[in-house]
Amino acid sequence: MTNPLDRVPPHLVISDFLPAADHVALIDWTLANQARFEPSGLGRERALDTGFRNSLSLRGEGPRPWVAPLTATMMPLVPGWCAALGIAPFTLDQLEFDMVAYNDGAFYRRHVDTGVGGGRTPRPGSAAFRMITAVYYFHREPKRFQGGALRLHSLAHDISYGDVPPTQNSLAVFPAWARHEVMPVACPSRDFADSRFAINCWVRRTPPAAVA
Ligand SMILES: O=C(O)CCC(=O)C(=O)O
Ligand SMILES: [Fe+2]
Repeated sequence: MTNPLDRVPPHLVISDFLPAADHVALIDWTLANQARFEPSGLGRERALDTGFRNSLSLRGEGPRPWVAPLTATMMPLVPGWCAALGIAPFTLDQLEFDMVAYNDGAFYRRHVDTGVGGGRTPRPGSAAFRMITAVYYFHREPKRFQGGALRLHSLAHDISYGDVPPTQNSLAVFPAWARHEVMPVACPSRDFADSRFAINCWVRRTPPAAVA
């Protein structure tokens, strides 16, 4: 397949991403913070459209003690990710995180992670400056959900796709412009603790100087 638009977007999968102790601590922390999860919503306004995105996200101003260690782990890896994904180097801004739980029937339809603003100049911190999406997968053992693959689609509609399973303690990395979706999850117990958990991490660039 020679047309770049027809190809599955470039992506990486890193197995056993966190040391076992950190991974277990993260699961424990997440289950202890169940009350802070709310319907995920879409975009800056977090508009609810449960026919498009149907999951729960960690919200509120409470502490997220995993942000600093994850940032420290990921930042040094970004240049290598750029090289592997064919992304030209850029000036790093902060990393942005979202913790998400997918329980029975949850999914996220096809989308890109770079907002497509309606002609307005994006504000610093906007999704428009997301370059790379990294998704960390974790769940309680034994695993009590099925499905939930990350499906990466070719830019050309319905030509090709590749599935990445949400494997325990793995990280999927892809360009934020790549179209992707989360396939439906089945979680018969409906217990929050049995959810497919993910931490989305977006690597943003600092806004480039305005083009005259
Ligand atoms: O959980 C995943 O595999 C991807 C989630 C996603 O696409 C998103 O939250 O933007
Ligand atoms: Fe996404």
